[in-house]
Amino acid sequence: MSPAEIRLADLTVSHQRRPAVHHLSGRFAPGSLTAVVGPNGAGKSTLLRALAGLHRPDAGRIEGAAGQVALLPQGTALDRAFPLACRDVVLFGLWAETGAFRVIPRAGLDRAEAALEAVGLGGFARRPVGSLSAGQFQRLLFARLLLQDAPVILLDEPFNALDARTAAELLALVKRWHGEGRTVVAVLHDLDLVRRDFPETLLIARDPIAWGPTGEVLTAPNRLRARMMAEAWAEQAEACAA
Ligand SMILES: Nc1ncnc2c1ncn2[C@@H]1O[C@H](COP(=O)(O)OP(=O)(O)OP(=O)(O)O)[C@@H](O)[C@H]1O
Repeated sequence: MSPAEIRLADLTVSHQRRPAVHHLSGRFAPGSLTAVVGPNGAGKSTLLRALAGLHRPDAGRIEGAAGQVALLPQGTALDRAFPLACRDVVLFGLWAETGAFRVIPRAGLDRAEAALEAVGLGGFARRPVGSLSAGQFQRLLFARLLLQDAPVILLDEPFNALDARTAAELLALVKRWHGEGRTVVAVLHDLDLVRRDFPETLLIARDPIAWGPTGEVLTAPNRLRARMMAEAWAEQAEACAA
């Protein structure tokens, strides 16, 4: 896996002209494992969606991400009522390789089965996704990431609503990806987990607060600043003029 670097240059991303990510500059180093933390509404999901190319920046640049990225969206952002079998959802991970509406080669089907096995869903290939528990569904999305095999992996609250065993098993996968040299970025709220397992942290509250080694970022003054900025947000704030 050749390591991928993502660079952000004065990035601003807005919803309806209100900035959600504001003047963010820095880099996710090749092969780094970074937690993105901050209060609710701080712009964390917006940042990940922008990195994945799903949301256009208003200003500034994202460099190095195009064609390199696989995103695990927040569970709540997905419609599970869709009439699909688990294997079909995993096979979406091959889309970039096979193109849309192509016949999936036997090797692809085997990879999908292997990915389901790897996340503890062996035997689930034909199960409708609507019948899965929240934890099983999250495992399924991790299986799709395994198939995508991307140099950069973006995870939006990957361990939410999971029991301890499922969370530990999926965390082990995240560490494996890091060990393989992939660049991994995860939005997280559990700061104990971040301190224990994520060497780098980006703390944002729409504006960047701190970015670097986790111990230097998650200080009491930085966290207080993030909280105060969140409390001071004017929801009606207009477009960024700078
Ligand atoms: N589709 C949208 N339309 C309008 N505003 C949006 C949209 N999505 C997000 N926002 C706003 O952008 C800001 C940042 O939202 P975002 O979801 O990126 O925050 P977050 O840090 O991921 O929050 P949380 O921790 O609650 O998941 C919030 O004020 C939110 O209300």
